[in-house]
Amino acid sequence: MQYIRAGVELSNTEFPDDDLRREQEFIDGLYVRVDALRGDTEASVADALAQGDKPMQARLERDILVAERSGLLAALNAVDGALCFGRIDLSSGGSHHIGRIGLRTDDADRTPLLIDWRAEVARPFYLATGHTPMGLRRRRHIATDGRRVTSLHDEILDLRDRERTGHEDPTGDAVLLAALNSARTGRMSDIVQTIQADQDRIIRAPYRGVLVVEGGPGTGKTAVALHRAAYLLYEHRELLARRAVLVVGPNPAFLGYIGQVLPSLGETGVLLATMGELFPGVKATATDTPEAAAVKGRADMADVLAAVVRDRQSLPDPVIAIEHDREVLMLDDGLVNVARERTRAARLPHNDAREHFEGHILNTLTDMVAERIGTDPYDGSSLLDASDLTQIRDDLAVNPEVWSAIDSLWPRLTPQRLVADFLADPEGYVSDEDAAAIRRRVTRAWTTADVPLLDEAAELLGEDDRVSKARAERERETQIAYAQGVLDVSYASRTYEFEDKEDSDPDGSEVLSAHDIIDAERFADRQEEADHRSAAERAAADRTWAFGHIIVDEAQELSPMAWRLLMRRSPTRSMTLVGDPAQTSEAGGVGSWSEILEPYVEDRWEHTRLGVNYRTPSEIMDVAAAVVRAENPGFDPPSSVRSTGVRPWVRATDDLPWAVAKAVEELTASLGGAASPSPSAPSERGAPREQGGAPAGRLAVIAPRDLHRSLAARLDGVTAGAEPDLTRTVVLLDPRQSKGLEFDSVLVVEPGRYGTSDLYVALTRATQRLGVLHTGKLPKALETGLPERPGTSA
Ligand SMILES: Nc1ncnc2c1ncn2[C@@H]1O[C@H](COP(=O)(O)OP(=O)(O)OP(=O)(O)O)[C@@H](O)[C@H]1O
Repeated sequence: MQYIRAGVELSNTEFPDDDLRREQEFIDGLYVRVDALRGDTEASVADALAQGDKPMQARLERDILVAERSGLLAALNAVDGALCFGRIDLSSGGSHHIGRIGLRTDDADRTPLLIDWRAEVARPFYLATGHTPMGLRRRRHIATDGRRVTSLHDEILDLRDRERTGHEDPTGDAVLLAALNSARTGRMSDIVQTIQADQDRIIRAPYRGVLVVEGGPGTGKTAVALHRAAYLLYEHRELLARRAVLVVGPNPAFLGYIGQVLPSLGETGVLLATMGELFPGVKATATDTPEAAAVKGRADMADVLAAVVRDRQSLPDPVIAIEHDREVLMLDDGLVNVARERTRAARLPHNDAREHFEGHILNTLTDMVAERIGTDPYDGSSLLDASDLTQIRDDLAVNPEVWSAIDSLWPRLTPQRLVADFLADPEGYVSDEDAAAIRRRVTRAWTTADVPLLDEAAELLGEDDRVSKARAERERETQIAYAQGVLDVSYASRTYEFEDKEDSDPDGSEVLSAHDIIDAERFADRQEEADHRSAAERAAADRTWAFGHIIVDEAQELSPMAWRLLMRRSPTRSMTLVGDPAQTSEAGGVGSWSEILEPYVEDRWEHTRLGVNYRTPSEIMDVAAAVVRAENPGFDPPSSVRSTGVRPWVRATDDLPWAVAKAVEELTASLGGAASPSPSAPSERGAPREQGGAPAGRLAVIAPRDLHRSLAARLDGVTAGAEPDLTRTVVLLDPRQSKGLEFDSVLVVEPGRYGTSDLYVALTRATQRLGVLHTGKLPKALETGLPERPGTSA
C-alpha cells in the first residue's frame, strides 16, 4: 500500500484571489439566509410561547409549531460556522454547493442555494473519480474557519477540461489528510467533508434489514454508523422521527465522545445509550466479575428465568385452609394444580395471567361451597341457580383469606424482585460453579449484565399496566378528535422540514407539511408528545418502545441475552451493527455474526467490510498487528492510510509512577506539534484545545485499573475514575475504557497484564505517537521489532 505522508497545511488565504473571494461572498450570502431563517424561527417560537393558556385545540397547534420550529432552530444553531464545505461543477454547466443542511431562497421560486450532503444530487461529491466522473467537471473542497473561507482544493474530474483555478490538489487527499492529522479534542468530529466511497455506500445502504459492518481499528466504523443514522433520518424522516433511532455504545465515556457528531449534522432526535441504560428506571452502577457477566449473558438464562417464574407459581404443601362463612375450605395441591395448568395454557405472561388464575381459584372455591350447601341430599343434584352461584362467588371475592391464598400461590412480581431473588439464591437453576459466580445480594446497584435479565424478566412477567392503559386509551380518543381539527387548520399554515428534501429534483419547489403525510390518528400519536418530549426522550422512558432503526457500536461485545433485549426493541429488524471480532474483550461476547443473528433473521443479513485504517499510522499499526499475529498468525489487519515516520517506543522501568510522569511530560510537549485543528469541523468549535494556553491535542495513559491511584498522584490535573473527562489534555484509562476512543498520543503501561484483544485495542488508539512502559514481562511481539531504549530507572 502506498502510504500518504502526514503534515498538510490548509491555508491559501494569504493571497486572496477571485475564486476565494467569490466563494466567500457566496458563503456570506448563505449566512444572511441562515440568520434570517433563525430570526424568523426564534420570533415564531417566542410568539407561540407567549400566547399563554388557550383552549385545547389552540394548545395543540402551538405545541406542533414549537416542536417543529425548535428542531429547525437546533439544526441551524448546530451547523453555524460550518455550513458549506464543498461544490460540484457539472460537465453540463452549473454547479451545486454542498453543506450540512439544505437551504433555499426565500422567494416564490425557492431555488436551492445549498444542497444537503445526504441528497442524491450531492452523491457525486463523494463518489466521482477521474475514471467515473458521474457528470462532474470539478470537485471543490472549501475549508473554512467559522464563517471565513480559508482555502479551496479542486480536483479535476473531466480530464479534457483545460481550465485551471490555481487551487488544484493533484492527489485529492489534502483535505482528508488535514482532518486525519488534526489535533484531537476529546470529542469525535463528523467526517461529512471527506466521506470515502466505500463508506458512502454503507451510509446510504437501504434502511430495511440487518447490515453488519466489520472492520479493524480506525476504519471509520463509528463515524460511518453515525453518518448512517443522519442519512436515514433524512431519507425516512417521518417514520424515524416518530419511532426514533437508538445508538448503543459500550460505555458512558464513549457516548460522551461521539455525542456531538449527530448534533453537528443538525440531528438531535437520536437516543444514545449503553446496554446498562436500556431498562427504564435502572442505572447500572455496579460491576460484575468477567465470570459473572459471562454466565448472566448466556442464552440459556432465558430458560433459567422462565423456570424461576414457573417456580413462583406454587402449589399448597399440601393444603391451604381458608375460613369462609364459618366453614373451612381446604384448597389442596390437586385443585390448585388444575387451576395452574389451565392458567398456564393461556400462555400469557405471569402477571397478565394472574387474573385467569384468580378466576379459576374463585370458581373452584365456589364449587366447593355450592357442593356443601346446595346439594340435594336425595339425588345429589344442585339446588342452586345461577344467581346463587354468583352470590357465593361475590362473597368469596371479598374474603381476604382467599386473596392471601392467591397471593401466595401466584404472586404479582416485579422484574427487579424476581431477578434480585434469583441472584441471591441461584442454586438449583445453574451449576454450582455458575451459582458461585453470580450469587449476590442486590440492594440497589445493578450491573450492565443484569439489565438484559431484568428485561427478560419483564417480558416473562408482563406489565401490570391495566389502569394506565385504560387511561391512555381514553386520552388518545380525545387526541384523535382534536387532531382532525388541527390538521384542517394546518393546511393554511404549512411549514417546511428541510429545505431541499426533494433532492432528486433540486429545482423543484414543493414543500412537505403535516397534512400531506399523516392522518389524524398518526397525528394524534405525535401529539402524545404534548409534554414536549421528543420521540427519543419518550423511547428512553419506555421499555417496550419499538425503534425505527437501531445502531450498535462495538457489537462484538454483546452477549446473547443482550441481543435478545435489542431484538425486542427492533421488531422490524432494521439495524446496523458495527464491530471488530479481533477487539472482543467481554467474556460474554458472541463469537460470530451468524451465531448472533441466526436466531432472529436466519441468514437474511448483509455483511460488509471496511479495510482502511484512518486513525493509526502504519508504524503503530505494525506493532499492534504483531501482537495479534503472535496468537493468530493468519491475522489480516486493516491497512493504514498514513505513515508519520515516528516509530513507537518501549521502555523498561523499576519506578513506574516516575517513568509515567516523565513520559507524559515528553509526549505532552509533542502534542499539537505536527497537528493543527481540523479546519471546519463544527463539533470542534469551542473545544478547550487552546484555552489557557493548553496545547492542542490529547494524551491517554492506558494502564491497569489498580495502578490508577498511584499514577494519578504523580500526574498534574489527572484523576482516576469510572467516567473520565475526555476533554482534558491528559486522561487516565483502563484498556476497556479506551475502546472506541482516540488520542494524539498514547502511553500504554504494563502491557504484559492485558489479554491480546485488550492490548490490541490499547495500542491502536493513537493518531500520532505511541509509547510503552513496563516493569514486568513484555508480550513477545513487543520485545522484538520496537526500538530498544535504555531503562529509565529513577
Ligand atoms: N472519511 C473520513 N474522513 C476523515 N476522517 C475519517 C474518515 N473515516 C474515518 N475517519 C477518522 O478516523 C478515525 C477512526 O474512526 P472511527 O473511530 O469511526 O473508527 P472505528 O472503526 O470505529 O475504530 P475502532 O474500532 O478502533 O473504535 C476517526 O477520527 C474518524 O473521524
